[in-house]
Amino acid sequence: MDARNIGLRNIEVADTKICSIDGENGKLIYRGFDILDLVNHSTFEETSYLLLFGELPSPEQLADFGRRLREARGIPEPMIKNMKNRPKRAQPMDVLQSCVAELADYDLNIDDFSKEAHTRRAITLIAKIPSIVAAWNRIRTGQHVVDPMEEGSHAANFLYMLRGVEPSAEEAKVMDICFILHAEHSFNASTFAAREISSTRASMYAAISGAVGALSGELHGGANVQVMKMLLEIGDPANVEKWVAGRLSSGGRIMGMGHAVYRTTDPRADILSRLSKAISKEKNNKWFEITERVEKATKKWMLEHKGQAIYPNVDLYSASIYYSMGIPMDLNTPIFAISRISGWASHVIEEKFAEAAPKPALYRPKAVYIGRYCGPMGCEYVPLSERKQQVA
Ligand SMILES: CC(=O)SCCNC(=O)CCNC(=O)[C@H](O)C(C)(C)COP(=O)(O)OP(=O)(O)OC[C@H]1O[C@@H](n2cnc3c(N)ncnc32)[C@H](O)[C@@H]1OP(=O)(O)O
Ligand SMILES: O=C([O-])CC(=O)C(=O)O
Repeated sequence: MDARNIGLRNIEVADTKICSIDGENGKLIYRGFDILDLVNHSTFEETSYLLLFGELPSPEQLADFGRRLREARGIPEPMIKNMKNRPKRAQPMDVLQSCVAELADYDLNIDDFSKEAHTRRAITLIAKIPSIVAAWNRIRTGQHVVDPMEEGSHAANFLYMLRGVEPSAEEAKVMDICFILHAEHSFNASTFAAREISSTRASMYAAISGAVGALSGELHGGANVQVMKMLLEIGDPANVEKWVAGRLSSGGRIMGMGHAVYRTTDPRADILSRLSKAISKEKNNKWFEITERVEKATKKWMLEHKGQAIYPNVDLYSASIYYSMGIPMDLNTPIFAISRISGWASHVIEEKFAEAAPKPALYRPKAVYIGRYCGPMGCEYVPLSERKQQVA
């Protein structure tokens, strides 16, 4: 096949009104609004509304949306019981993936295929995913599950359910910004997975649990865990250049660097870098300095050895922010999911209810069949008893 299309690069598969990315100039737009404006003026709740409904809400609409989210925060008791029966070593993303699928059991009417029912499911998932992530962390560490706050923002509630104490307004704000930044990114691998699953007419829960699985991989959302592992392994700012050169010259990748679409710095990484710098200063730690040196050393090495720099993506600076907030490293990717559910759900609804032609169809790409042993066609079937072991 044409190498330019490997990994579906450069292939247009659908129209979308949800998000636009300018990879050359580092611009990210949700429903027509620049991510920078949303970070400066909006909240995660308002951004989620925008993604789901296509417009900024009025004060009444936002208040109603916030109320619906708060009311849906609780996790069904049997789900908590099931979580308690899991081995403590279960990975948070695996627990989240199965809990999302399990939420289908509690849907008011799973046979309701209307847009309203899908919007209700989207709100349920946005509200409950943070509760599931927090509950699992508490269960695996032998602590009691904390009931959701009746009031309080989405970000504050997550931190409260995770720690059992209310966060400061500053910490809740940092989390809120991280949520806004991670909420949507067009046809990334996990969103594509959600849309592909939806295209079969599978349920929203099936689509979102598939998306959680796709996000967990280290080339996608899972990179933010690997970034923190890298920072810990490097350990000291003075070790960065040698570590990076060693990793790259042995053919390894630097996690949090490079992107399938951006050919410059990811605009989210710019904002996260400033947040990471501020939080490192406040906590008097080295994680921002190490991260920044990783960015510079990787750019330099790539330029010198490959003739082309690579740039930081959203996962590079988020790792040190969460670590500095005392959040366990393996929750980095679940936190990404807590936010990205807004984008995923919006895409599932667009996939199922797009009004304009061309309407989405069942995804079914074409593969190039290449024969392995005997050429593409005409193989003779040899009975098992007469077969010799194939030499690979
Ligand atoms: C939320 C997100 O999903 S953001 C991405 C999170 N993932 C990561 O941070 C993992 C590290 N990064 C990567 O693996 C890659 O940059 C990807 C998978 C994200 C994008 O990969 P691609 O689309 O292949 O990037 P691109 O086409 O720009 O790669 C060009 C070259 O740079 C190399 N390259 C890209 N990223 C990196 C990296 N992080 N470290 C080392 N080399 C890299 C590729 O191997 C390729 O080299 P080659 O031509 O010698 O084979
Ligand atoms: O768009 C991508 O390929 C990955 C990404 O940055 C995201 O999902 O936020």
